Amino acid sequence: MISLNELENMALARLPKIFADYFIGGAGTETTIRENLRSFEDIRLWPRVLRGSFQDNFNTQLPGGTLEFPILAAPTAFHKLAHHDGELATARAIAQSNSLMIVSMAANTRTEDICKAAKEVNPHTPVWQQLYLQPDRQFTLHLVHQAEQAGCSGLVVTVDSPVFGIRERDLRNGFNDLPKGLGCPNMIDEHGMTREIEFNESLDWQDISWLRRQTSLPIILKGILHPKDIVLAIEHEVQAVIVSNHGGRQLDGAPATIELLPALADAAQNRIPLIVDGGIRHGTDVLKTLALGASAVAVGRPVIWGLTVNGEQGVKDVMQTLQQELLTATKLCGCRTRKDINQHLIYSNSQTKG
Ligand SMILES: Cc1cc2nc3c(=O)[nH]c(=O)nc-3n(C[C@H](O)[C@H](O)[C@H](O)COP(=O)(O)O)c2cc1C
Ligand SMILES: CCCCC(=O)C(=O)O
Repeated sequence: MISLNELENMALARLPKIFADYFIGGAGTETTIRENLRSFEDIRLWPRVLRGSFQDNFNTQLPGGTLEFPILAAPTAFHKLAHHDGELATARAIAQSNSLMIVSMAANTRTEDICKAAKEVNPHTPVWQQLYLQPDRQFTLHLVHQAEQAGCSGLVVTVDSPVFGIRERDLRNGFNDLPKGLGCPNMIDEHGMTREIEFNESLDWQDISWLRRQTSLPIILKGILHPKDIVLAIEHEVQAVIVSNHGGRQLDGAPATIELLPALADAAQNRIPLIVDGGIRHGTDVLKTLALGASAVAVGRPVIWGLTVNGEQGVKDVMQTLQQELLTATKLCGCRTRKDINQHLIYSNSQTKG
């Protein structure tokens, strides 16, 4: 595999159109998807030379775990649509990459089994559970306990989805059911009844305070885009935030996450780690994101492409490619330590001196 973009083309050629469209698509006219990609292309890295070798490493401390590189797997639904090994293959690959997998609430595999597969490969690999807080608090609590018992070390609460985004491709294709035999086995309640995922438009910050009282696991809010919401997240004692527009799948017209990052980092003042997702496709994208103040990045679709093309090995290739590209970009920029990865790496044409 040469690049993640090449892999995307291979995966799209292989998948039935209805699934390809679900994975690659977004809301509305997909403006935000294009923005996520274009904004990275619009940022320039400004290298220094003759500074000796990079003598540092990329070990990254996040709530509930340490990663070898600041690149983790964003939660994505329905991995068995991509490959029959589904989430188990993803989990093994992410564990071997010394990375972190966020399990989607809409996984086709039980979180308990995903954690077991990951920890068999690498006992230290952290796994986080993604949740949409359900209108039924008893059931939400059941999901939290399920994640705790499975061995998850973080709860990722997705807050950008009071309602489901309008995905025109899925409407056109009539994609509203999983194929026979596939389901969401985490969505079984304490009475053994299968539940549907509900989107809850009445959620507010008090629900986060409620959740905070129910668990000692770190809480990570996913889908924050406004500096004022960063401040509120910190006030509500969350341990990290994922800056995300849901890969352009929820509010079409939302800005690219990388464009918002400087203002968000300014609001956070290093009090909590910021993880950024949306359009990360190259090591240079990771480096730009770190330089602009993120602690780590998450990747969504590329993991699906790796899984589609080559199962566990394909996901490993995706992670390894990004990790190696990040190292290459870092060295080409003349960075000696991680401290050298800061806003001075970013060139803007209004600058005349570094
Ligand atoms: C097919 C697909 C399924 C997703 N499922 C979820 C999900 O279940 N929960 C969630 O919080 N985000 C979900 N997301 C959003 C991702 O976590 C992430 O924010 C986004 O994919 C990042 O953008 P990227 O795909 O450009 O890397 C999904 C994204 C995709 C592409
Ligand atoms: C009901 C599954 C939701 C998955 C999701 O968040 C997405 O497709 O973006």
